[in-house]
Amino acid sequence: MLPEFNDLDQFRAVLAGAPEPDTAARAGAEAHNSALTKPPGALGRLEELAIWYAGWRGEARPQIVAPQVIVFAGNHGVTAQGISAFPADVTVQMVANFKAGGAAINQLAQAAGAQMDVVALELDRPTADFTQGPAMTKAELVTALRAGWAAVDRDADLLVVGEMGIGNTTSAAALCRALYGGTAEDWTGPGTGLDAAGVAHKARIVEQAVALHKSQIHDGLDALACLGGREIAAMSGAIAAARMRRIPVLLDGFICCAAAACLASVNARALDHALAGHQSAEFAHPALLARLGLDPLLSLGMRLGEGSGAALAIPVLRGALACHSGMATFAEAGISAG
Ligand SMILES: Cc1cc2ncn([C@H]3O[C@H](COP(=O)(O)O)[C@@H](O)[C@H]3O)c2cc1C
Ligand SMILES: O=C(O)c1cccnc1
Repeated sequence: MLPEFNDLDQFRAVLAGAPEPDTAARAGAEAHNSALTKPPGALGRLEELAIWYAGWRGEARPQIVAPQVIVFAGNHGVTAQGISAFPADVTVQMVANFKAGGAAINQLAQAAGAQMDVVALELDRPTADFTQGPAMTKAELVTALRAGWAAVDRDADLLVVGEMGIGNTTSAAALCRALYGGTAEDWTGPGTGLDAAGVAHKARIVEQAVALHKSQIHDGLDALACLGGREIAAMSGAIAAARMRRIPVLLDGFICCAAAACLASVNARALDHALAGHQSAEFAHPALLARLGLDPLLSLGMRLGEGSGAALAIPVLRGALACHSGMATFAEAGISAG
């Protein structure tokens, strides 16, 4: 059973009590890895990935058989400020596309053998324009966190969270600016394809919003209420629920990592069960990954979101576990160890 939370302080307490990996399973996986029929270290980072995954699953030789991709969708009042190359209507239209199987993430989830769920969050009720006031009330934020929390399949053995929400790279940039400082320009990029003048305008909006809310923001959850979005908060809730169930997580691009950063600001160890699936081409994603201390598995110039980059990384992790758990040891194969 997952613990419950009804307000932000209870959610903070849940994060503070996040479970740790199973040290015995991890030690068993390390020992098993060193007995496999290959030169030591020859599988490079795959070896470290398999041991990390085994620790979280509490099993020395696990396989990945039930990955889950969840795409959360939300609408953003800040689109009134002209900060996206696309109109806000695209969010609901893309949700229909996800449900019909026509989006990139449908194909990538299927190619990775993952279950895909779509959770649309009150699309007819955009968050408030955060240049004018907080994006969400505390109660609205709790509702969105809980939607993400409840969406994680208890039987999943790997989780990817993705998003759809026109305007959400502005929200993600504002979250980063609020959490990490610097200038708005440091965190603002073209998103769906703004030109240089559009990015400059977007950065001014980010700066204005952060200045408005700064005095109210003491951690990532305050930042989420003031500057976030429902789909971003739901990603935070899902990443946290996965931790409670010891389900490893592959993070996607800039927006997903901004959701993760909000958790890390409450508990620095809150993302120990998460890896960066990829590095997005969105301008500030490398800087955000550096702040989170994450080294992405892939870097393919993607800047889509939807969980697409992380879904592509599922087969990498699955390959690591297939080798780790399926290979013969030197003793089993009768091969001379070095
Ligand atoms: C057709 C279409 C499909 C998408 N799938 C993801 N995004 C991505 O773009 C949006 C963020 O960019 P911005 O902040 O510039 O609006 C998010 O919805 C994100 O998931 C899409 C965007 C479009 C137009
Ligand atoms: O980094 C991402 O995931 C991203 C970048 C641009 C637009 N949508 C998503």
